[in-house]
Amino acid sequence: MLQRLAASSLWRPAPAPFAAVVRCVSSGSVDITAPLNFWAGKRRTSQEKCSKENVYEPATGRVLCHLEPCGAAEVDQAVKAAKSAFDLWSKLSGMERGRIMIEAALNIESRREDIAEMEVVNNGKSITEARLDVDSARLCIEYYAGVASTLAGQHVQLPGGSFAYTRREPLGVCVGIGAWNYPFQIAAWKSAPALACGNTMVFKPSPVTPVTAVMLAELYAAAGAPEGLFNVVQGGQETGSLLCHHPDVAKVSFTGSVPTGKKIMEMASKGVKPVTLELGGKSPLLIFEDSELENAVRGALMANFLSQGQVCSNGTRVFVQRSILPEFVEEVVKRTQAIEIGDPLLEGTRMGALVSRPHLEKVLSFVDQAKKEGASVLCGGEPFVPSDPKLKDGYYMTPCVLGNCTDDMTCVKEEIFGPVMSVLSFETEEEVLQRANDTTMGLAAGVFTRDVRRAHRVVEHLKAGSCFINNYNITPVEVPFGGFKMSGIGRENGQVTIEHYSQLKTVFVEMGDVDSLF
Ligand SMILES: NC(=O)c1ccc[n+]([C@@H]2O[C@H](COP(=O)([O-])OP(=O)(O)OC[C@H]3O[C@@H](n4cnc5c(N)ncnc54)[C@H](O)[C@@H]3O)[C@@H](O)[C@H]2O)c1
Ligand SMILES: C[N+](C)(C)CCCC=O
Repeated sequence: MLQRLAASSLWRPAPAPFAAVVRCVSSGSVDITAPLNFWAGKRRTSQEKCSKENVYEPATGRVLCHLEPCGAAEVDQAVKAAKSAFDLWSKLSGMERGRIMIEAALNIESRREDIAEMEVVNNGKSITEARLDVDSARLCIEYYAGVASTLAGQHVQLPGGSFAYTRREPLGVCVGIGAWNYPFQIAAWKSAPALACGNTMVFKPSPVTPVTAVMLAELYAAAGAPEGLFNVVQGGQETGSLLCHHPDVAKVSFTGSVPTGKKIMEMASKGVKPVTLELGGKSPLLIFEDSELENAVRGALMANFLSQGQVCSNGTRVFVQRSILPEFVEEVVKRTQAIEIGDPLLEGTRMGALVSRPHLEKVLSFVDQAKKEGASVLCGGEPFVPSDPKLKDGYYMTPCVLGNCTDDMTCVKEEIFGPVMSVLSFETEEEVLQRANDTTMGLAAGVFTRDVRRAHRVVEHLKAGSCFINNYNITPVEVPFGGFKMSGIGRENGQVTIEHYSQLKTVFVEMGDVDSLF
């Protein structure tokens, strides 16, 4: 198969990964000078005359690198590269595509630490979490490498020996647009199913976290992918909008906020392009009095404080049955106060820096608003300055638990996207279900109970795309993930995602004569 690739003008020997990244990995000492765009097999500098934007290191507030947003000409070059690679890639068998994807997964495994460190430096999350994100990206590529060879149609018998069959065919050039909270993982979760189905991709990371998607591009290239298979263009909404409107783009897969998701859908509608939308949430976590308290407390922490609380699926509305509220709150507060905040590259750190200064300020203002509306701050919710002087300008805050919350408060209604847990109490199952579902979003939901009947009855009534029983925020890549209501359209991960990255062709085969009415 590699011989077939080599015979094509698309194939070139893979570039050495990360050649121009100069780093010495400790917070405050990394400078990224390599170009961050990548198309047709190489890193590219933007030729656009527009001003460069600063990209910051959240742990220190230092400038890490400069973003060069791509304009129309560059977006066009990236799409052309992807279109040209499509001619080759879509003709390979699933086994052949899968082999290259497995190689890419192995490359990720061997560069796990480098990628995780760059994710930390650009995003601010702890190294412990960043490693798990890299693992999830690798597993996703491995999973879809296996799925690639299973893509198949159906054979349908028709009268007189005639028959029909279906073929699952790729869509063409797919666009991926990512959020800043899981930069590398989002790029993998989008590209893996797209590539497995025979599509190619142009990916635009968030301008806040441009660093690691281009590493993924290099790792695919190093695995023997044809030039143009996975491309990265940098930029913000203008670049994203150019991608959505591009006539050679067949599909847009977006992860981000609800307001941007609506715009993406509107832009895609102009070209009648299918969309996958992974949007925001305000998910409920229901803790019944018969829960195993230790697990319920762990679940609530996992539902709120991963990635500094910047997780779409977070269960930020924690409904606790009144009879166990005091003991639950006492334990949650004690463990929240014990979370080690600080340098995200240190092994002991469990909470790093929020992604940007404006975002930190926004999250802190939600805490202020909650106080004004009558919530009580049970712990945290303050800016935090680590003792290490090099971290003094980083974007840290203490994780916060809000008590005395009511359903009408802003902190309970709006997505905060930071380490802020709102605790509410309830009396009955019927009441909590009504309150849990009283939101325009429906990404995730969780329930803790020892009663197996109640657990399944409750999830049947929860209006959310991903429901957890006695756990929270686990996302194995074999399992579909996505939202109900305004939290999105389509799914990522699992078998079903194949349907979102392919189209079905039906072929009718006549074995007799044409039975004409004319
Ligand atoms: N459901 C999920 O899987 C999931 C996962 C992660 C994050 N999110 C959501 O993402 C949000 C946080 O991320 P964010 O602040 O980066 O979101 P955002 O909507 O501001 O930006 C997301 C991406 O869209 C791009 N963009 C912005 N305007 C655009 C436009 N007009 N046209 C094309 N592209 C445009 C941005 O540059 C960025 O790459 C939260 O609401 C969170 O819940 C959802
Ligand atoms: C934190 N998880 C479980 C990896 C979910 C990531 C997807 C959303 O931000």
